[in-house]
Amino acid sequence: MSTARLIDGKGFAEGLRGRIADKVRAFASETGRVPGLAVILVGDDPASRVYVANKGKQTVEVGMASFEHRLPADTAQNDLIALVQRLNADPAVDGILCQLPLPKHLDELAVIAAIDPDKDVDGLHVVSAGRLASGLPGLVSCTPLGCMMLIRDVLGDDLSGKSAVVIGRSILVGKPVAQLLLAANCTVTIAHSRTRDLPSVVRGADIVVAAVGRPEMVKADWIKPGATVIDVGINRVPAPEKGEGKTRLVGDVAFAECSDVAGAITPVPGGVGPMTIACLLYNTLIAAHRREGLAEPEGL
Ligand SMILES: Nc1nc2c(c(=O)[nH]1)N[C@@H](CN(C=O)c1ccc(C(=O)N[C@@H](CCC(=O)O)C(=O)O)cc1)CN2
Repeated sequence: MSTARLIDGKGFAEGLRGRIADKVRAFASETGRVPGLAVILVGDDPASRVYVANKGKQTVEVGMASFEHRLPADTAQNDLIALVQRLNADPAVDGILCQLPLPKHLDELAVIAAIDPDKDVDGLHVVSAGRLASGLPGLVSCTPLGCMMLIRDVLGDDLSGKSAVVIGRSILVGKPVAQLLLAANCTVTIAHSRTRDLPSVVRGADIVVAAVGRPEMVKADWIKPGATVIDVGINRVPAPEKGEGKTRLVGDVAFAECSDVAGAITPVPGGVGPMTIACLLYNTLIAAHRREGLAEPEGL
């Protein structure tokens, strides 16, 4: 029988978007404009198209301006960077992001490096990563920020002394979430494909963040009883029980069995995923306040 608390990321994200919408109204009455978010999509990756459409829809729902730029898959690097530079200079744009992954011929890091760090609402620029590692105010990437909000919702604000294991070392999730846990005074281990005896490393953790991209890799006997388990994985796997050719989403954590051991656990879907876009809107709101020289909104 499942004993873990189910962490409702979908519900949390809805509440956060509602609070952001209130702050957008206050921002508009103070400045006479609304925060603006520009999203660039290159090519036709079906999942990216859905994510970008959802970003545009939720941006408008909270009262912000959405600027969507859809470019063909064969867009040249120079043309993409020229667009980023135009958006950097556009006063109506507070946040810029380029949906990942980009087509193979494009250099993701070079494109991210072209974004003004103060508009880097994805938090992926080396300046954003450096600010985070140095404890300076900056913009933090969205999924890690969402993970921290969910962890704090379960365990409270004081995470001091907790042992945290992050599985995965990507610049999008693993590294920044480890930095955020460290900044919260956790004792952090970053595990990866070369980590020896991963199950026993994970077994020591009060907080587990799985961001490795391998379906249901984390098993129940890896989990310390009562641990908080945050599953960042979004893996589409065959689901013959739903019919021929059908698929379903699973995380990096074997959810059903780990729910019997964990204290709290995020589902997939409905856990961390929805927090990503809510935190993108949060970052855009913060970036807009900083650009206007306003105090950052509180109570979010
Ligand atoms: N530039 C970026 N690219 C990508 C990011 C990112 O943060 N910045 N993250 C992912 C994709 N992503 C947002 O861009 C994203 C992923 C998942 C979800 C989400 O709500 N997932 C749902 C399930 C959705 C489904 O049915 O497929 C869930 O987990 O409940 C939102 C946004 C890679 N690219």
